[in-house]
Amino acid sequence: MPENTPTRALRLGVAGPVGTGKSSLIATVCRSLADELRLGVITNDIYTDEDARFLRSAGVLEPERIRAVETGACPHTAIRDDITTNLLAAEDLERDFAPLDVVLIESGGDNLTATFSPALVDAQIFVLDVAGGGDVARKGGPGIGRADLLVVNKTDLAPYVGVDVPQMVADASVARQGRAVLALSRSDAASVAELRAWVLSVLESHRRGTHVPQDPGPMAPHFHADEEQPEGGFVHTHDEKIGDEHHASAPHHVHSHSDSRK
Ligand SMILES: Nc1nc2c(ncn2[C@@H]2O[C@H](COP(=O)(O)OP(=O)(O)OP(=O)(O)O)[C@@H](O)[C@H]2O)c(=O)[nH]1
Repeated sequence: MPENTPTRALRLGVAGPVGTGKSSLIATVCRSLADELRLGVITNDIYTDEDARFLRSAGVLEPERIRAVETGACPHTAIRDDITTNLLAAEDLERDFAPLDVVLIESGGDNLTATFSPALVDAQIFVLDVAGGGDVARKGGPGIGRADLLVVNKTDLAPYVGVDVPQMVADASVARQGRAVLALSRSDAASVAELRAWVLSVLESHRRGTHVPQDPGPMAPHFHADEEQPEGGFVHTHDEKIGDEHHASAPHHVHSHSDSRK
């Protein structure tokens, strides 16, 4: 490769349950790095572009650098099983604003099991918050166990919800067999500085060519609310093999995995 040829931007996924603070974390990363890095953001929402609008209104980046993907019924499908729309959005963003350093991709608010495909992102952050309860970190699952970074977010709320943050971080570290865990609050400058340093260190290894994208693994079986189902929803699993066939033959928003609907 000729000298000074820019490498592709680092693609960094941010996943986690609804409302744990994914958009806010992305806004925090943008605020702390926008002066020194060229950034872009892609959001995934089921039927709206609400997260993209929130980030544009936060004024952390030029609005054109924030793009929305509408995923249809199952947000995790667009970040794991058929990533075409997200890949195209990332490539468009990188072409339109070349060269970019980092593209942050936010998953749709989802349950505990959603993870990004390593074909879409180079590294991923999984976000929990203290308001979800101190024992969530112990429950494990692919994102909690094997994302590149687990964030225990909104630590400023811990005294109000009776959560022992050091204990929650210790439990998470055990569940993650020592992988990185960060206790974060957007109002705690020291924790924001740690998040910023983590992003910079991953970017540095990406640029050196030493960063290896990890696959946290397929989603565990999980429940989907569906008011047309007799029990108010259904449990389904993502069979990787079926997922591959689906990838080859169907648009990204059609869901065709094995599930327990009768
Ligand atoms: N106290 C406190 N509140 C926070 C923090 N970060 C985010 N929030 C609040 O938590 C709520 C949810 O934050 P979002 O960033 O929208 O969460 P999200 O995970 O992107 O939500 P979805 O996209 O709906 O899944 C908002 O009211 C935020 O203001 C934090 O560090 N401390």
